[in-house]
Amino acid sequence: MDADFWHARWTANQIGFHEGKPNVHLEAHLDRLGLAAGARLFLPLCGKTRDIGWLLARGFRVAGAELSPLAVAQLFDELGVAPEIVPAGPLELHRAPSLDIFVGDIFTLSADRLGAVDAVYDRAALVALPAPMRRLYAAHLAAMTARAPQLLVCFTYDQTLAEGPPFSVAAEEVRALYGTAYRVDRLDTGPVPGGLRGKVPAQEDVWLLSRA
Ligand SMILES: C[S@@+](CC[C@H](N)C(=O)[O-])C[C@H]1O[C@@H](n2cnc3c(N)ncnc32)[C@H](O)[C@@H]1O
Repeated sequence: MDADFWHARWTANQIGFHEGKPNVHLEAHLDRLGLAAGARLFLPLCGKTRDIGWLLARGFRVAGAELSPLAVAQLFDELGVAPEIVPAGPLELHRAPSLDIFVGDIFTLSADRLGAVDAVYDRAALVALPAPMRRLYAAHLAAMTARAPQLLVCFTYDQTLAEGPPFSVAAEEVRALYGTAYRVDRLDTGPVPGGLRGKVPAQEDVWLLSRA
């Protein structure tokens, strides 16, 4: 998936991945990250997820990375906040109190620019990328966040029945991508109600990655 693919999706408002409410797995498992009040979470490939508002309302600080300026404009609109926009190397930083969204390609975001984070929450980010990019992404994410603990939500399904994104990322792949840098524990697994895109049987797995 290249940048044009995602820009076209946002321009055409083809954003079936966007949930109109906070993610149920985030609500159920956030406490497993063991975060202190005011902790800073990083949401890679964040879109305009409602999870950001939900985390801010709970007193957390949030950083995100998102390719689409349209998505980020909608995010701030829906939060009812006007961002300050400043250059950040190859990216732009759109910021507001407790919120930093880096607009541009996550692969050009460095640890220095991101700043320290206490945890990562990946919903529909790893699974948005094709296999060769997933390897680069997982290594970049671990390095950029100094292996901060991570809550990761993945889909698994028969990849011959549908094309990604979202791609199927099975347990073996999660362990191969993250098993040397983290302790990897599956917290939850269950069927996607109605299947993927309402037709392909699929399962959702929730993973906790902790510093090994
Ligand atoms: C499947 S969506 C998930 C969005 C969000 N995590 C959610 O749960 O609604 C993937 C998002 O990643 C963004 N994206 C794709 N490639 C990216 C990249 N290289 N850097 C930053 N964002 C990217 C897309 O624009 C899209 O908004």
